[in-house]
Amino acid sequence: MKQYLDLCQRIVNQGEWVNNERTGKRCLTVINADLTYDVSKGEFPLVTTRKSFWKSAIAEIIGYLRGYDNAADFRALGTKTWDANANENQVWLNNPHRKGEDDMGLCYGAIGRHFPKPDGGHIDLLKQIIDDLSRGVDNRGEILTFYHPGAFHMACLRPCMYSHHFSLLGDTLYLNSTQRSCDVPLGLNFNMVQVYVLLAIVAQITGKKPGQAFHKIVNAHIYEDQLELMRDVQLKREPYPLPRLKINPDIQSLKDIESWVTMDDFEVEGYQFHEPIAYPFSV
Ligand SMILES: Nc1nc(=O)c2c([nH]1)NC[C@@H]1CN(c3ccc(C(=O)N[C@@H](CCC(=O)O)C(=O)O)cc3)CN21
Ligand SMILES: O=c1ccn([C@H]2C[C@H](O)[C@@H](COP(=O)(O)O)O2)c(=O)[nH]1
Repeated sequence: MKQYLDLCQRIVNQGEWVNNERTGKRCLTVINADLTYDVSKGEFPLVTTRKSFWKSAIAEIIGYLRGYDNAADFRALGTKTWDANANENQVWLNNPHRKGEDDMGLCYGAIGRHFPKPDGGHIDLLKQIIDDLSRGVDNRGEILTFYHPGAFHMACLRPCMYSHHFSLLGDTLYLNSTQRSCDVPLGLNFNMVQVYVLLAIVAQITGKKPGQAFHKIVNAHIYEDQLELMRDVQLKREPYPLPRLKINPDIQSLKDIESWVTMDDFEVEGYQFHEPIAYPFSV
């Protein structure tokens, strides 16, 4: 939590204003931030200085692991966070590749679970990684990437957290996640939870011990219409102690994640938080 608040404060103190063409807004921006979550110690990085909708964040990452490409599937799992990008951005609505209501196109899991091969066919990157790690193999390239520049014109948004690299040291699993662009008030609140859950759940289904997750952010920003709430409300609050996350131990395979897992398989214990803050969202 301190890492999160320090980054918010750093943007407020040292950020530079950058015009963003896609959203038509200015963003107060810093370059490069490195956050670490110690999953071995159960340091669940949930924001406490406002109410965080953590089930929504977990639903997003589970949807990516399932290869979802449709906001309706995300809603059924428990999050509405893709509705606006799928249905309210005029550039995407005009895109001939959009397959109708709720379609997100080729992004995130739609790429990671079916990565197109130049010589034809697809690779299921996630399945390969899970198979390797389960056998105790780390080939130094266990990378789940959602990044495919050749598919950007067929997607509603380019992936923000675009790469998750798993590593084994003995029977301890590590994760390095990289994010190219980060909406710190809204997105990061979710992304921290997602990086933690990704390491915890992949360790659980591959029979490894979770170690640390390292989260690298390149462009970290606060949109101009979010700044006042961050500076004058959220940053004035005292954080509470971190809560703990419990994941149903019956989740034992990628098939389980794909078939029966719901948000009821995740529980947060001891979550104390301040009042919600409704930050503006930029589509
Ligand atoms: N501008 C922008 N910021 C993002 O963080 C973001 C995007 N776009 N587009 C793609 C996804 C969608 N994400 C989102 C979308 C909405 C919320 C949001 O509205 N959060 C509210 C309420 C969440 C709820 O009720 O479930 C929040 O207070 O956290 C968060 C992340 C993260 N990503
Ligand atoms: O997981 C996510 C997804 C998206 N974001 C934010 C970061 C940016 O503010 C926008 C994406 O806009 P681009 O113009 O494509 O950079 O969404 C996030 O923080 N986390």
